[in-house]
Amino acid sequence: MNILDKIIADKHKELLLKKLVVPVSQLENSALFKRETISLANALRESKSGIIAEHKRRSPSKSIINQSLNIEDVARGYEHAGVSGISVLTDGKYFGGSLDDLLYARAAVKMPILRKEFIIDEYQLLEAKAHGADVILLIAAVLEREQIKQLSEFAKNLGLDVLLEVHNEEELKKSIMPSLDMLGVNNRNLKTFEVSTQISKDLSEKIPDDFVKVSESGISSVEAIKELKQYGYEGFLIGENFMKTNNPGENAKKFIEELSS
Ligand SMILES: O=C(O)c1ccccc1NCC(=O)[C@H](O)[C@H](O)COP(=O)(O)O
Repeated sequence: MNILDKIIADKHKELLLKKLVVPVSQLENSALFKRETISLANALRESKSGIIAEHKRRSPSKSIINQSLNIEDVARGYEHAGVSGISVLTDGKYFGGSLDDLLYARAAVKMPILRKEFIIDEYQLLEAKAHGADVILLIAAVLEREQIKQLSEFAKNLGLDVLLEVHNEEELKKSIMPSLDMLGVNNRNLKTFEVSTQISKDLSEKIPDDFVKVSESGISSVEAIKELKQYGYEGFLIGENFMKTNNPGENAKKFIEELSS
């Protein structure tokens, strides 16, 4: 079983328990559930940096990245740096994240927040809304077209933006539909962990112009972003490169200054 299959098998088990402990009515009655969301797609279209900076403690490919920071400080640092949005990993077992991380990040900043999770069920979209997210991620590698349609339409009805992630042409072809806002190309093959921005370049012209193009993972240089911009990318998801330092916000600030110089 590859890592992605393991993560999804665990999500199914986790969801069974969660649904018993926190009923849908509790999520729908939370104060944040009524909050008006902020569009990441709009922020990316308007923004100069286009950086979506991620809070990432550890990962299956890199093990521990940074476990010693306070998420509110990280989120505020990113906002101060001029990022266009913040990504918060909420998976506990593989990434060391939680829904509380989402709440703390929401309390700290006013900008769009992506719930970075392995979404397979509408319940997780209700959780995202109830914990202050503005955007959700759907991963084409683990969803059928019908599931992508059902989940993305459900998310749109909740006022959430949808970022659909692909890693090859087949996933892209099966996924294109009007209920998506952003199409993300993951430069990391989630089955082998190989990373190359070449896949973003190769798929760029196959992504219809109606979607904001996002290049995800393995980005560590300003030059890589300048190059990807030539291929029409407006969003750049960066985790490890910022999180491996003691001050991710300061690091993101220098990165963005260099990008705009
Ligand atoms: O990062 C991993 O090792 C990983 C493994 C399996 C599934 C997902 C994984 N990462 C999630 C992400 O998509 C990244 O955290 C995100 O794109 C940022 O990537 P990076 O800038 O390379 O930290």
